[in-house]
Amino acid sequence: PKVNYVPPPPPEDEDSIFSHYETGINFAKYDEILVEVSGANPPTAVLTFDEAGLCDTLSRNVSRSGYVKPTPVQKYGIPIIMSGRDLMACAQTGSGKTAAFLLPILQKMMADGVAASRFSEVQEPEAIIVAPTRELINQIYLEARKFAYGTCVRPVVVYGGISTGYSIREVLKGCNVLCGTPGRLLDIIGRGKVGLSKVRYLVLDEADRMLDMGFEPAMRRLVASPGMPPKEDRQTLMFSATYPDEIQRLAAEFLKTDYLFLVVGQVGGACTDVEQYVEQVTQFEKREKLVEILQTTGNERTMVFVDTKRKADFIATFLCQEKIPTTSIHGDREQREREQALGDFRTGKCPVLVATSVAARGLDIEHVQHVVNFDLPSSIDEYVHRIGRTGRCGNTGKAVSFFDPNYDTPLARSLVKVLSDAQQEVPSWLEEIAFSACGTYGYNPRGNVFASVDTRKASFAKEVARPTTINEPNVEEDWE
Ligand SMILES: Nc1ncnc2c1ncn2[C@@H]1O[C@H](COP(=O)(O)OP(=O)(O)OP(=O)(O)O)[C@@H](O)[C@H]1O
Repeated sequence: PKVNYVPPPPPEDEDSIFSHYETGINFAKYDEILVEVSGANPPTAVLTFDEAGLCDTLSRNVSRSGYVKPTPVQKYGIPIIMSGRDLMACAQTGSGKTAAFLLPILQKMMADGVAASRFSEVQEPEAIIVAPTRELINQIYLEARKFAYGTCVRPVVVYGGISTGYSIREVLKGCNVLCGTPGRLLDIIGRGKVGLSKVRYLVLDEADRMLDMGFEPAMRRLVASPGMPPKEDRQTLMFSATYPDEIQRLAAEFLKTDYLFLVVGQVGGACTDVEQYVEQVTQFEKREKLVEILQTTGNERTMVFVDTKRKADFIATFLCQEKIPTTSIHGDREQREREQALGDFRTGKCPVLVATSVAARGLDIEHVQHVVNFDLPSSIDEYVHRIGRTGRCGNTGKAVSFFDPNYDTPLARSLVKVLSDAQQEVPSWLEEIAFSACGTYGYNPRGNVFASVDTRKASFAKEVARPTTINEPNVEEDWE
């Protein structure tokens, strides 16, 4: 059906634009994270934002955002992008990737003397940013708007689930940085509203997720769209939390051959700021256990992950009946409802959000202290992303997962590995299950790969050729 939803405009006052949350006690510990850059002649990392060479307006916006010190992905990523190199980056959840690519792109656009974009029937943006989910791209857009505040650069966001006419009108008002989900972006380009010949920067965020969600053809169509400059004439940046073979192939195709490969922390590893607990709970005990947990967490924000859309609604209703204010987000809810749900969760009106994986990646919500995996996901990467909704930006968090041996045994080995790599206690019963499940589906050999897995290093050629667990797209979800 035709979608008429027009989202409310984001607040325009400076306090809202620059509202941010505090970095946590472990922010300083980011400096201890192992960082590796591979590829020829990488530029030197910066230690401070002052060294990053940002113009006054951008520097002011950075400080107004509460950023005092760059995170590792920013220390390395900013000079790489400033120097014009293509980049493939893998960094742990919540470590500040968004600013790592937005700041240097905005700085370069300003240095290139980008002209203020005005109303025109065809817009020609200088930068295109693609992310897999509506909520994530909106978040990136808000960050872009914040950093570009007071400059002539105009970011615009387009995504599925809202009125196409509205998206087009917003684009036509003027657009330097176009942020979008793949389908809506291609739609608007296909209608001739966006010309690509001025594109200098192309960012593919959460590239692994885009593959999982079946967006590979869309990404290919985008880079091959009429007018899109060839890779030699644009700067392409890819971000991915994991680095399976398919992403390496895409990186080889979309990026210049001398691209730099940046790894921050362990690829696919969980953030050590999240305390992880796994409890053995059967299907029938789960609801009772959940209520028990939520009664102890009080008003603290908690995300509860379940495996189906129906279950998300069911559990949310059940919790409301138990007098625990709860909302839900999943692919069957209308965009209006999804935005309302996130709003209610953000403000604390509903401190519990029941979600399917649609909310797992990239969402950056302040004060999420707990994640409960009511149902464990089938892939370990999904697990790492889900628990990464807490423990962000040096804050600590807690994740509790209900493990039902009848369903979750295939995940046991990779779960043990993720727990021990993040120095978490591994329950002995889980170790036993993992041990006896040896060799079954779900053991993720990629879990052994640490940091430097650059395909271009000959010594790693064999490593890369090993089979990896590919996440099945969740066919139940309608993403775009
Ligand atoms: N240098 C910094 N100082 C203080 N806060 C920062 C800094 N860099 C980023 N942040 C804040 O940290 C939070 C997480 O950043 P961001 O969303 O970019 O993480 P991410 O790496 O994209 O995470 P994910 O992989 O989960 O999407 C944001 O609220 C962001 O504003």
